[in-house]
Amino acid sequence: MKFIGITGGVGAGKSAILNYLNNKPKYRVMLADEIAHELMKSGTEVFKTICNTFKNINDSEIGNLVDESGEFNRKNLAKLIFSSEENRKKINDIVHPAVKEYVKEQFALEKERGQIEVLVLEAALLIEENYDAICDELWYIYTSEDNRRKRLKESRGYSDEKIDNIFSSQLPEEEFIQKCKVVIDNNNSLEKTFLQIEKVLRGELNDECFRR
Ligand SMILES: CC(C)(COP(=O)(O)OP(=O)(O)OC[C@H]1O[C@@H](n2cnc3c(N)ncnc32)[C@H](O)[C@@H]1O)[C@@H](O)C(=O)NCCC(=O)NCCS
Ligand SMILES: Nc1ncnc2c1ncn2[C@@H]1O[C@H](COP(=O)(O)OP(=O)(O)OP(=O)(O)O)[C@@H](O)[C@H]1O
Repeated sequence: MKFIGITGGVGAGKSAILNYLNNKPKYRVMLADEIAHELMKSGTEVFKTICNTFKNINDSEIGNLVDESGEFNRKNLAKLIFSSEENRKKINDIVHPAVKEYVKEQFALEKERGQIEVLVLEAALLIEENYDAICDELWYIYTSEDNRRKRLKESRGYSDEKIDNIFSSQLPEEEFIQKCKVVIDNNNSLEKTFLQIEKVLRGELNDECFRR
């Protein structure tokens, strides 16, 4: 079983690409963000530790971290995570060891079952969390900042301020390119991107999709 880790900046088109891979027989796609959200649900250890860590937060700009339903308020959590490196680090240090443990468990399970040929993990923090130690290959989905900004404004209505905050919370393009063996260019049509992916899966890396 091959284990591929996929990463890229916000709005790079990772979801579309993971959907494509998920439709392939004997592929399983795991999303670190989805796993994180499961582990952050009300009442879990991770939930309690985050609430405890930020119980004294008194910032009228952020608002309540937990809403009436008892779950984290996504909008306010986003403000907390993207507006301060210190807070982001505190949350990541609580959430991501738990995410990694779950991923490792699933990896071991799939290996033992032997029914999957390719296991894929998508994670924004793939490099920061050293997933290179367990993945066979890291892929970077490359889309320029200008294209990502345009797509995020059109599809999600994000403001320039929100986009700037998220961009500055993520690694620079050069570091992604340096750390990932495969670079998939998603600046053009998705059809072109899927063709690159097929080439990569056949082992035909070339200049179009491999920039090192
Ligand atoms: C911060 C939250 C509330 C923002 O939600 P929102 O809907 O506004 O944005 P979205 O989920 O699309 O995230 C925007 C971008 O930021 C990235 N991102 C999310 N969390 C983090 C983080 N802790 N550090 C760096 N980048 C992050 C996402 O991958 C995406 O590229 C949400 O992403 C969240 O709950 N994050 C914590 C869980 C987590 O760490 N997920 C990333 C797993 S690798
Ligand atoms: N090649 C493409 N051409 C045009 N639009 C695209 C292309 N790829 C993705 N998009 C669009 O760009 C937007 C952002 O893509 P997507 O949500 O897949 O990004 P993401 O990398 O998963 O973002 P996040 O980091 O927030 O998880 C979506 O509206 C998607 O439909």
